[in-house]
Amino acid sequence: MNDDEILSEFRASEALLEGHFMLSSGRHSGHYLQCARVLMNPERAGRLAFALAQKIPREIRNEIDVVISPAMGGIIIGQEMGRALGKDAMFLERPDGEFHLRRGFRIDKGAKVLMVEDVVTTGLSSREAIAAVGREGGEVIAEVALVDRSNGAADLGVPFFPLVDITFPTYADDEIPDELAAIEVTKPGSRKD
Ligand SMILES: O=P(O)(O)OC[C@H]1O[C@H](OP(=O)(O)OP(=O)(O)O)[C@H](O)[C@@H]1O
Ligand SMILES: O=C(O)c1cc(=O)[nH]c(=O)[nH]1
Ligand SMILES: [Mg+2]
Repeated sequence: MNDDEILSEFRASEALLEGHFMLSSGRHSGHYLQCARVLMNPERAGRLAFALAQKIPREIRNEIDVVISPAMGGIIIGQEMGRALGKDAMFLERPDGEFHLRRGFRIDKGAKVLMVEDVVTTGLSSREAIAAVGREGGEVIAEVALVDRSNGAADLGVPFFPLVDITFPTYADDEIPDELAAIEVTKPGSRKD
């Protein structure tokens, strides 16, 4: 799939939102990619996961033991990546602020993990999820995401293969342009702090 075909999947699913959003990192943006809308169609979700699997170099793909993703946004694309790669897929949750495996999920010591995200903006959530896998005894060998919003700048500490780069401006609290400040802010994600 080329970038235009991927972007048309986002447009077709009305996943490109405009307004005033507070992102997971606390930064503000006039744009939000609501990946849940892209993934609500199982056929489309499977197609995108298959395309994402092709982005992973073969030598890394062959090493993957298991797929892990951070809830909530990572769950559906993580499951579809598991299907595309023929591996089990688990997810991390943070009901108390720090990511953990719950629900009986566990990984073998030294297991090689593919981290799967829906969106990477600052990379903070990815780095937290990668650290959590280390605490659980695994080793993240690479990450994939549907969208890289960081303009290639996010440093995850592991090789990162996004399906598509879609970079929109983001702003700290004290940098919000007047036209954005005039719009009521919404926080679509589930991070609590
Ligand atoms: O790279 P970052 O700056 O960390 O931003 C990206 C993260 O933000 C969103 O999750 P969010 O915390 O909003 O929760 P959700 O997955 O439950 O929607 C998204 O699913 C990524 O996990
Ligand atoms: O940075 C985020 O929190 C974020 C941005 C975005 O466009 N979509 C999303 O799900 N999260
Ligand atoms: Mg998330």
